[in-house]
Amino acid sequence: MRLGHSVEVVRAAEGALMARLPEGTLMQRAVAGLAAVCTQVLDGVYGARVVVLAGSGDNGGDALFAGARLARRGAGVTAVLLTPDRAHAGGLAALRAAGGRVVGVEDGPAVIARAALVLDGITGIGGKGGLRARAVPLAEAAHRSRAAVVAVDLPSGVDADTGEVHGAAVRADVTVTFGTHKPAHLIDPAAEFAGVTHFVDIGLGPELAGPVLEALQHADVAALLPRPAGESDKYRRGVIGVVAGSRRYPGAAVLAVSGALRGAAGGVRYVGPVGDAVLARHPETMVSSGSPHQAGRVQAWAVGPGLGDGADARAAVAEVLASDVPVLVDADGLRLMDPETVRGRTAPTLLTPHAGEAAALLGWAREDVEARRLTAVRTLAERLRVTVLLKGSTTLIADPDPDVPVRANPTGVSWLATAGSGDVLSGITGSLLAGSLPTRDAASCGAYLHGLAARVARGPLSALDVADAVPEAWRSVYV
Ligand SMILES: NC(=O)C1=CN([C@@H]2O[C@H](COP(=O)(O)OP(=O)(O)OC[C@H]3O[C@@H](n4cnc5c(N)ncnc54)[C@H](OP(=O)(O)O)[C@@H]3O)[C@@H](O)[C@H]2O)[C@@H](O)CC1
Ligand SMILES: [K+]
Repeated sequence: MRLGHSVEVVRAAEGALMARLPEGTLMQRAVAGLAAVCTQVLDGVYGARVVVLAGSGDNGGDALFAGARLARRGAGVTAVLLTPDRAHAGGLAALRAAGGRVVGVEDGPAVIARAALVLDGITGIGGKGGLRARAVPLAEAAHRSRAAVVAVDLPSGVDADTGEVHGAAVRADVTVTFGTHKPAHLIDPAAEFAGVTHFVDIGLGPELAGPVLEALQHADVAALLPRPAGESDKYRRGVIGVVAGSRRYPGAAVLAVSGALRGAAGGVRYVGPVGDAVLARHPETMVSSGSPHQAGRVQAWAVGPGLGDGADARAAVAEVLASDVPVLVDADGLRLMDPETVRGRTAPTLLTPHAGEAAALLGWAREDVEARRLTAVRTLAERLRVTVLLKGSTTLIADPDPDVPVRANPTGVSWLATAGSGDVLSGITGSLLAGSLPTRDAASCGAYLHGLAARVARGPLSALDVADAVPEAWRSVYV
């Protein structure tokens, strides 16, 4: 499991550990890891042009010490000091002793243009707000240049605790972070500015209090996914009921069922007006055209994709929400549902909006949801007292209990932004709910497998390709 901790928790852990260690130990551990990554990134250290952007805090100190190490190995290192009178004294002395030179901010863009590597040590976890005006031309020059940009701890300018980006920020190719991940490494838009993240262990682990964020890895998902036992029958494995599609949007029903068949459930019931289309593609589906309560026993419902706006659709959503089994609500279901009914449910409820749907439920603008994903998903989960899976460039899953860490899905790829992909996700996730996974686990495993399936299928893909690749994704997490 990859964990994300808040700045407050990191500071407390750092304080506890530093009290027992000689001064400077933690910084030197961080610097050793940072310099090692820079060496990997550079195509040969000797003679390479390296520029260190150093702010006034310890983040600048890390960058200056790493620059000194590279200078000792023959790199030509130039430090650009943002506040020359407040630069990290030890780091600056080390850099000078190693033969590094120092220039002011005005000369920054010119030296950056000739660099092979730019080390961004403007701000780390102590940064507030976006980049200050003096630093902006340096960030822009680094972005324009052909240099590899390595951010120290965080790309300067991003908000460590939320992954929000207010104003300008450094765009890094690689970010080297220390002690633990912060939310900014795992949540867009900041995660996109961070590029590839390397983690350097500085011994903080045992001192860290609870995380605010979790990102499951293969082993975590493998441990959560159910494996059918010898005596399993379809009801023990769980039957999922899918309420989706309409005469206007029959494809949504086919896609949701195709996902549901690849989840954990032992059987899939489809309830709605386009059973023929579903059967044509998936003859193993149990199909009925009446109302949900007439369909027979299910262990969970997935409701919403392609339902349209009709009175029957609204009634079906209400009926499903009145049941006492877990319910996943997606797409049109999110518009048709009564929020008060949702809030009052005692059985588990999972909502799976994309940013636009979440915005409508919150009364926010869509751009605000995209810019403030963590706050958006938490607010919605708390307001409606349900689990919420917010789809998008980083899919987040929030529990209604604000003390439970939010999950960030690490497997998403941009190819998933394809029509019908969300319908497949509803099917997979609903099927995991029917397979009796706890709501947050079903949501996280569903998003994980869905993202992995898109990676397995590779390249431009249709939503059905994603569904077809789920079994391979499922197999790959077990190895
Ligand atoms: N935690 C750990 O275990 C370890 C932490 N380590 C390292 O320490 C880093 C944290 O260092 P830190 O606390 O000194 O803060 P830091 O990020 O350097 O920034 C603060 C300075 O920036 C300034 N500033 C603020 N906002 C700004 C802006 N928008 N734009 C421009 N400037 C801005 C602000 O100036 P002021 O507001 O005072 O004018 C202040 O002086 C951490 O990220 C990691 O790299 C490792 O060495 C070892 C283990
Ligand atoms: K930085």
